[in-house]
Amino acid sequence: MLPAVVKLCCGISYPHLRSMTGKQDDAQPVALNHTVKKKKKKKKPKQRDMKPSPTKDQLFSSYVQQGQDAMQKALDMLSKTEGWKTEITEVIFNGVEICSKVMAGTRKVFRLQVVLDADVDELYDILFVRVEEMHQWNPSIQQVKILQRVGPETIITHEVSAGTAGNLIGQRDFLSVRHSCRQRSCAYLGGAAIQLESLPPQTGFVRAEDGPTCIIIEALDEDSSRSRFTWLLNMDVKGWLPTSLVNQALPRAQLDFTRHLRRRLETLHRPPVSA
Ligand SMILES: CC(C)CCC[C@@H](C)[C@H]1CC[C@H]2[C@@H]3CC=C4C[C@@H](O)CC[C@]4(C)[C@H]3CC[C@]12C
Repeated sequence: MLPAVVKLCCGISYPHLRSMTGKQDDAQPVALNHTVKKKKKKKKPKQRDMKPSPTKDQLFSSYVQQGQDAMQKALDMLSKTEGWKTEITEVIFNGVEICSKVMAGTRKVFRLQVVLDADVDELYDILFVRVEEMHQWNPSIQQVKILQRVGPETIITHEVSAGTAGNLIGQRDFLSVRHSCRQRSCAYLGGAAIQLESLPPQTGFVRAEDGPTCIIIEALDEDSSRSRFTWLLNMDVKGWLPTSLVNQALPRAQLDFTRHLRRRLETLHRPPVSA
């Protein structure tokens, strides 16, 4: 059985994890200051005002729905070809291309495209199946934790970015629904921020929002051992930061991610050193 408060290495606690599974949690609220508030007598809600809490099945299908919707929204953004402006073309890193587009409102989204030396299966495995191992090869990430496996294609994750020197923005945490769709010669990884009563923003952490976002991994027609990787980064980093700084940091973060992913692939493909 899970303890009432699950503490993880990065210092974030998951006090009500069990409530996600529909079970009652018995975690005690923590007093944040020393003033003790008198409890107000709550009026008993009338029978007709009480909403039945969703069943586990209803909750799960709503997560799947949110994941699918996010993926669809992100794919729609990618499919509209007009209005994209080239941000970075890194020839040195074998043709990483980043474009940006200002969406309705003011938010800039970024689209990274690159060809990677890995087949769709391998990338799907690294990026979705083994998502919790991401911090092992990507120093920009402190932790990715699967809070709930909603089904084979949908997970609820909590991610914590690393507040490293290269990261101009500082540490953030994210709560997301991640949905994948695996097809014969391509895979889609969609995601969006969600809110859970069981894991509200924690003191000391700025909760950012990732999504609607999508990664598309497609096998190259001419060589299925290589894949075209397209990533729409659509992030609200929250906090009070100048837009110009955010818009510089985001494509950088994408570039860093790709660099680390390439290094990971190289390590995996390197033949074992014989004695
Ligand atoms: C700029 C600052 C705030 C953030 C820097 C780190 C960013 C780039 C990190 C933090 C969490 C990361 C995400 C964590 C989990 C997943 C799910 C996986 O299936 C695809 C990659 C994806 C979507 C990661 C993409 C990169 C990511 C968004």
